[in-house]
Amino acid sequence: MTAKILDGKAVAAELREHIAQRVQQRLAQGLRAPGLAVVLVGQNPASLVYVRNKRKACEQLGFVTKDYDLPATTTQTELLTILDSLNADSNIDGILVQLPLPAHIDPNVIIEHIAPHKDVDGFHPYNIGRLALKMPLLRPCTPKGVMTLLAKTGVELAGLHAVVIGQSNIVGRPMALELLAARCTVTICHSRTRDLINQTRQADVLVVAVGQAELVKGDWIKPDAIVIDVGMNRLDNGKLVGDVAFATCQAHASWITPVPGGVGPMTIASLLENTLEVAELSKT
Ligand SMILES: NC(=O)C1=CN([C@@H]2O[C@H](COP(=O)(O)OP(=O)(O)OC[C@H]3O[C@@H](n4cnc5c(N)ncnc54)[C@H](OP(=O)(O)O)[C@@H]3O)[C@@H](O)[C@H]2O)C=CC1
Ligand SMILES: Nc1nc(=O)c2c([nH]1)NC[C@@H]1CN(c3ccc(C(=O)N[C@@H](CCC(=O)O)C(=O)O)cc3)C=[N+]21
Ligand SMILES: [Mg+2]
Repeated sequence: MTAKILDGKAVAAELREHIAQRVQQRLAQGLRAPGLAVVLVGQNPASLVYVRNKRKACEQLGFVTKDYDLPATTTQTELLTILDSLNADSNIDGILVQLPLPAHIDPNVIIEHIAPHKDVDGFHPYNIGRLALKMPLLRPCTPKGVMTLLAKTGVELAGLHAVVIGQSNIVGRPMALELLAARCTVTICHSRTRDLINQTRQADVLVVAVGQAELVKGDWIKPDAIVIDVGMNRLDNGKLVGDVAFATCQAHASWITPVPGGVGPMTIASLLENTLEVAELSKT
């Protein structure tokens, strides 16, 4: 068995094409382009890649973007003031504050200060709560992108055993909530999980979001499982690898996502989709 590739790059390109058409329809109707504000504080290298890819995609689709590149010394109060003005700006549909933030800024305070209806990351407790209650509004982009990829397999998810490794607020937890909403039986694993291999070997769907290069090996995989690799790890030689040892896992799985070109491009496509959805709710 050699797993088929779940080509996030291709699926994301399809999604972007569809979004671009909806933007053009808006413009033809005299409506404004969707507006996304991206706030970057300091110079986290992983964030720089993400911000660069986002800005490129926004330009390509005709979104209006407002970029803040703030120094690492920016205070929490200054950031809150910027959010006040973006919350009130009727040309801005979506607000994204890049994480991680410098240590002197409390990310929970910042996230809670974003108007929930502009929270296109889906990180505000209101949006996470809506997802937990099976009435999602703005859904976190990475898990949403993973669900779009899973739909592309054509495999019925209801009843499958899904195992998520990682319980972060931005990936693991909302991922588990999405899979539960799709009526999977869900197991969440983390750094204190005992006998991790015994868990992964029972996974029909395995989602790995840990941040450890090639942690998951071929013999961890249940035959014919769907394997989703969220991890992005930069090796010393400059190569980008996931949390899954791709070649050996591909030999056991039915579907697998590559890194790069898997989940990453889907995260960005989901962000654009969320921003467009907010714009489509407004009357201007
Ligand atoms: N492709 C994309 O769009 C995105 C990719 N990423 C990537 O995904 C990865 C995870 O990101 P994020 O969720 O923010 O990371 P965090 O560091 O916030 O969370 C990592 C999680 O993995 C768990 N963990 C760590 N080591 C192990 C281990 N050896 N065994 C089992 N569990 C372990 C931690 O457990 P505990 O809770 O016990 O500490 C924690 O729950 C990173 O590589 C990141 O770069 C992130 C966002 C988007
Ligand atoms: N508020 C906030 N929201 C986020 O969603 C968020 C964040 N902060 N901080 C950082 C992480 C990381 N993340 C990535 C998403 C896509 C790629 C991406 O485009 N990856 C491509 C290219 C990678 C490359 O070429 O280096 C790929 O995997 O193929 C990368 C990283 C979003 N995050
Ligand atoms: Mg990827």
